[in-house]
Amino acid sequence: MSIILASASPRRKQLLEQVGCKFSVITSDVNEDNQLSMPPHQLAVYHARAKASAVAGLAGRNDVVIGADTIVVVDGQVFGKPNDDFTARQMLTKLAGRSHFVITGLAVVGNGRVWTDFARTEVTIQELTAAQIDRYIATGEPLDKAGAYAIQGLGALLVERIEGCYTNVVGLPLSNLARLLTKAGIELL
Ligand SMILES: Cc1cn([C@H]2C[C@H](O)[C@@H](COP(=O)(O)OP(=O)(O)OP(=O)(O)O)O2)c(=O)[nH]c1=O
Repeated sequence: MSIILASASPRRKQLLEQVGCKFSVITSDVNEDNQLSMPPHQLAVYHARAKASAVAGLAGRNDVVIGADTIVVVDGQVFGKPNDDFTARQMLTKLAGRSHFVITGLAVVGNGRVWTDFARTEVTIQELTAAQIDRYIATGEPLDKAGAYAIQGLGALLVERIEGCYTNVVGLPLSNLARLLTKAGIELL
């Protein structure tokens, strides 16, 4: 039985390596549609499940596949990855000086079964000037990150406080994942 991470995210790969997990990576080409009308946590789980299932279709029957999807939720609005600097500016302007939720949906597929879960962390971003937002965008860091910031990078300068799981914000809530993997017969600890 081998573990496959169905993700192109270098952050997810790093987090899974951090806990000593041996795995390979196969990326899916699932398109995320954050406009689908369902509650945000269901949306994240839906996309996580789609990513894991797509890769499970290519994997061996004994393999266990992990999929994840991270979104930012503010005032009921869902932010995925910004497509361009303009959208990144809109997102960061909305997030500045207040708190929002980061939700990661998780899916583990193995032996023809699927286990899902999600984690939710409240993140407070400090007040930001337009110039600070522009300088942050100019670093290029926001573009491939949900909500246009990376808590593990320069974006740490923006974050005032968090309540909840840190690794969830980075893209893979490790304690939730460990619980799902246990159900699939894999112990990380
Ligand atoms: C909020 C936040 C998000 N992110 C990242 C994690 C995810 O890589 C990304 C959200 O996009 P996702 O669509 O969840 O993932 P992805 O497209 O990077 O990879 P894949 O679909 O192949 O699994 O945002 C951070 O790295 N730091 C942060 O602080």
